[in-house]
Amino acid sequence: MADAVTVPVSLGERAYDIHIGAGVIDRLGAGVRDLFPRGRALIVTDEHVAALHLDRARASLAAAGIAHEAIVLPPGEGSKSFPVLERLMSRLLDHRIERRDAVVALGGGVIGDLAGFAAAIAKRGVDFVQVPTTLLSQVDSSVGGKTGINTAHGKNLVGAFHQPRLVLADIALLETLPKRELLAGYAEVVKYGLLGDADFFDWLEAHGPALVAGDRTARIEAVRRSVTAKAGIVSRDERETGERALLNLGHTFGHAFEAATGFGPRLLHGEGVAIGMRLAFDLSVRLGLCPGQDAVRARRHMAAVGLPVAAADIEGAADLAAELAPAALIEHMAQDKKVKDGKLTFILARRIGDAFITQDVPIEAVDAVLQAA
Ligand SMILES: NC(=O)c1ccc[n+]([C@@H]2O[C@H](COP(=O)([O-])OP(=O)(O)OC[C@H]3O[C@@H](n4cnc5c(N)ncnc54)[C@H](O)[C@@H]3O)[C@@H](O)[C@H]2O)c1
Ligand SMILES: O=C(O)C(=O)C[C@@H](O)[C@H](O)[C@H](O)COP(=O)(O)O
Ligand SMILES: [Zn+2]
Repeated sequence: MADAVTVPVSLGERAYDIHIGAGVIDRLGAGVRDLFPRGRALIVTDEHVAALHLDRARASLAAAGIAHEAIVLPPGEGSKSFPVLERLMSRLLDHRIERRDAVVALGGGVIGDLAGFAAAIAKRGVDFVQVPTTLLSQVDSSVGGKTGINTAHGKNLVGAFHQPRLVLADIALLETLPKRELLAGYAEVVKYGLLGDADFFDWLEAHGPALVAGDRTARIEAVRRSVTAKAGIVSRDERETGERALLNLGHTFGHAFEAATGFGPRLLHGEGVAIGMRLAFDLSVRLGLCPGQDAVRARRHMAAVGLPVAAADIEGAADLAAELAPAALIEHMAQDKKVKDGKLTFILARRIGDAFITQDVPIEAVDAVLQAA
């Protein structure tokens, strides 16, 4: 495991480490033994991940003498819902979860967000460990403590901040991930370059194709740089009272597209974020805040790796004309958690690598970029 690296998240008494590398899943047992002396873990995972990687997680726990059970849920965004949360809570209580047990979220962002939220509310709070198995969850969702579910009103509207005790990002697990899912995660990697690190964006233009093709060194580097950026922001603004909203670049638009397409397989979260980042740059250009060439460059790189960048790229877009109409999308945005005094908040850019937060965006301009998309 020569290439493994560790990134600390500085959060005082709730500080934790992110281990990144091929094979770090084998540290699960020792990690749980060190952090949870009671020696019991409840693994939450989905059917796809269980078939591929659950045995490896169990073996590590068993080798460390950790008693454990596994709860296997349906895959997909639909599981971030009240019915599946209720099912998961029942299973955790059936297993007589105790406060000193470890919940282990083994899966992508859906499992991490759902299991993290279940851990936050079970018996008023049980600690948990993230073992992210998608690129998206390794670079983003496993770090920072945002947990929750979607509701009929919109994306991530019920949840809690609940930090994990440990994150094990095993990049070898990405080798079983479908290409479309990998690309969706790559959108969140691009986000870190666009929002605050122009050098990283340059690096992605040079190394992104190799990363997508499977280069392990490039994957470790991309996960390391992404979570280092996220850890810095989260340690300064854990509860999103300011700077953390930068991590929402592309999400005001993206979440509206996800809601409009029913939180289903037509549009993955990362795909919505890619379209949303393209629109955030278009909006910045329209408002005279950002040079047009930066918007072109951002869009070109995402399209070049195979990400959707326009509403028309969404599967079955032609049948969704009413749902994807600008007025319908703007209506979804009204539920965004960044709304303040009834006003939408946007993350815009002065250039690649320099994003900022603003409420000063005329709705006509938002409508215009959506019409043009
Ligand atoms: N909490 C946060 O800070 C945060 C950040 C970004 C995104 N998110 C959330 O994350 C979710 C998206 O996460 P995601 O993109 O990981 O999706 P996901 O969890 O649905 O996983 C994608 C698919 O890949 C499968 N899978 C997972 N790992 C695999 C592997 N190693 N091999 C083969 N298949 C595998 C899953 O079963 C699923 O079908 C969204 O709900 C989004 O809102 C949260
Ligand atoms: O960690 C954060 O903060 C983020 O905004 C990361 C986003 O990529 C992620 O999709 C997050 O779940 C969005 O949060 P929300 O508060 O807009 O629901
Ligand atoms: Zn996101």
